[in-house]
Amino acid sequence: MNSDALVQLNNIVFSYGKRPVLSNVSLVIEKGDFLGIVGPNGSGKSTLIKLLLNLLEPVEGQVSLFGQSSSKFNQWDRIGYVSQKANSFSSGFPATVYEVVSMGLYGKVGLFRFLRKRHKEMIFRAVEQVGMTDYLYENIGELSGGQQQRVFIARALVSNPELLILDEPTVGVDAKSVESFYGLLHDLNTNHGKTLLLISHDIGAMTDHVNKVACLNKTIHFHGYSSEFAEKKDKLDFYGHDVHLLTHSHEGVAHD
Ligand SMILES: Nc1ncnc2c1ncn2[C@@H]1O[C@H](COP(=O)(O)OP(=O)(O)OP(=O)(O)O)[C@@H](O)[C@H]1O
Repeated sequence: MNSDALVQLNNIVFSYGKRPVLSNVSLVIEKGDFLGIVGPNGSGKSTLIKLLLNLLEPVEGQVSLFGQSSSKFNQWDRIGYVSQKANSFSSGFPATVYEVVSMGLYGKVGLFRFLRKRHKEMIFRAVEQVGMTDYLYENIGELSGGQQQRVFIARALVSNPELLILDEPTVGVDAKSVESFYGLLHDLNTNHGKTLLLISHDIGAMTDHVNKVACLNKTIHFHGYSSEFAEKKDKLDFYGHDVHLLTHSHEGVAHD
């Protein structure tokens, strides 16, 4: 067991009925990592997250969270999760940023119970961490997609988790907001000590911003530092198809 591992997957096999989805997936997320998992549509990314959150059980293999088997793990406050469909509020949605972020505490304080001063401070801190303090009492539905995304991150951060999981967080967010969004994640990782796991089907943008990359297509085809990924990405197909050769030996000619 790796003592720095917040998450460890060992030889995971998973199928939906007879449909095999994941085979022999092993993956480690260490404290301080900013890991991106990339894979094409249908490659098993969401399934992997569900296994990690103990919403599904592997057919074979083990998932451990903070050194404990996921089936026994119950400290869910240590993990924050922002789902793919988080930012779909219509402009009429009647909740302020403060209220949406406070929802992240209901597991702790119980729905409709009074928020204590300590809880209010936790909400202010989370909103500040994502740079949305000026919008605290604005209606969530009136914010831009990028701003809404920040609010959902604050909701996931409010219980002060050590690991934050974000599923396709930049879908529907414009290019300028995507850049500042990665700036926010970098800040959370380096200045607030958050370990981050980012899921995306976009192999381009995300791999430039994370520290480590894992390529998933039913199994892991690459798992390493993003610098190593950048070096190799033109030579290898990380989704497990045929490797692109740089030289055609039968012609004796090298191609770039
Ligand atoms: N509940 C389910 N029952 C049966 N098959 C499923 C179920 N959920 C997903 N699948 C199948 O499992 C495979 C992996 O799906 P999954 O949602 O994990 O992929 P993904 O990488 O997250 O895809 P996307 O990028 O499109 O969201 C797909 O072939 C999908 O059709």
